[in-house]
Amino acid sequence: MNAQAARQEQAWADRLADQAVQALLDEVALSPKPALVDQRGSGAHRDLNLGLMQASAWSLWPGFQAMAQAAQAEGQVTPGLRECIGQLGREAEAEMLRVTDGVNTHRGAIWALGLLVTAAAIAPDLCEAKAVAYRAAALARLPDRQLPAQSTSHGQRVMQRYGVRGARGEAQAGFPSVVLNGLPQLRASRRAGAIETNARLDALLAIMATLEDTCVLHRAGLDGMLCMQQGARAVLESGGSASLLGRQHLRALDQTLVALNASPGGAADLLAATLFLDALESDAQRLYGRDC
Ligand SMILES: CC(C)(COP(=O)(O)OP(=O)(O)OC[C@H]1O[C@@H](n2cnc3c(N)ncnc32)[C@H](O[C@H]2O[C@H](COP(=O)(O)OP(=O)(O)OP(=O)(O)O)[C@@H](O)[C@H]2O)[C@@H]1O)[C@@H](O)C(=O)NCCC(=O)NCCS
Ligand SMILES: Nc1ncnc2[nH]cnc12
Repeated sequence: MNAQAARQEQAWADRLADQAVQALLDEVALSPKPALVDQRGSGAHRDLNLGLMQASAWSLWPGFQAMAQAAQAEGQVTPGLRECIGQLGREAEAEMLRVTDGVNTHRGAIWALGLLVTAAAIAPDLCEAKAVAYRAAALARLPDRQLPAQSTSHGQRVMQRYGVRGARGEAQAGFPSVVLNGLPQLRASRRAGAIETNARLDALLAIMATLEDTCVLHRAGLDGMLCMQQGARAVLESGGSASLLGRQHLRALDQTLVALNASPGGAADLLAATLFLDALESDAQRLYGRDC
């Protein structure tokens, strides 16, 4: 590889890490989100706040950059790459826990964005959202033989109990909540004239309307999850977060979910994934001058 191509690769890896961190910062700053940490406060959480979430997001930059570089070195989806980013993902999690003093801020986000950053780095000229999600799914389906024996996670416990597919299944299926719900809603709300804040809130609600969020199931059971899904649907069906009636429904949903301790942390991660893929497509249009 010549020096200019090497510089371009380096810049692309840095850019992907920038975009992943930016998506996390944009997600947490977005307000008012139901029962989640935002600029108003901690939602249903006692151990999370805006500053902690931001510090956590910044701490993940080197991990995302390293995943992008590993993908560039490998150049395709392989078992070796899967195991390499598994190790980098675990190191990123350890760094997150160091920075937050042991609080789980972004476990699901490291997983989702880690896979998407890796998938985007493999083929910078093929970064239409569906293509990136497809490559990420192929990676997520590969076994990780280096995975250390771990104690059972909250996600695994509720997956067994309720028969849902959780964060792993969402990725292995190609992020349907992002590609079929979050992104189309983000763009439909923009086209309908919503300001960016409302378009992003609507995208979050579209994800919440169908997601089997293991975070909510763990904290508030099946009733909590159904409440989240129905409440999110009610906001969208009454005109979305930009309408007066939609805002009333959103306020009610926030109060209900906080009372149930039902924080949709998985949906928040998938909103960040939606914002990442949206920015990636815009970047590619600018760099390669074509529609993705
Ligand atoms: C595949 C892993 C994500 C592990 O998954 P698993 O389900 O086994 O483990 P969990 O610890 O439960 O983490 C899953 C997190 O994913 C988010 N999530 C939930 N539902 C979905 C869904 N349907 N689709 C996508 N994503 C989903 C969610 O993350 C958010 O919630 C976290 C905060 O939760 P909270 O309840 O406040 O905190 P807890 O500490 O869990 O509970 P309390 O003690 O406070 O009550 C926050 O992290 C958000 O991000 C779920 O929590 C993956 O971690 C893995 O296997 N990694 C290995 C490394 C690897 O291979 N990496 C590859 C490339 S990076
Ligand atoms: N804004 C947020 N609030 C609570 N948990 C989250 N996990 C990811 N983003 C979150």
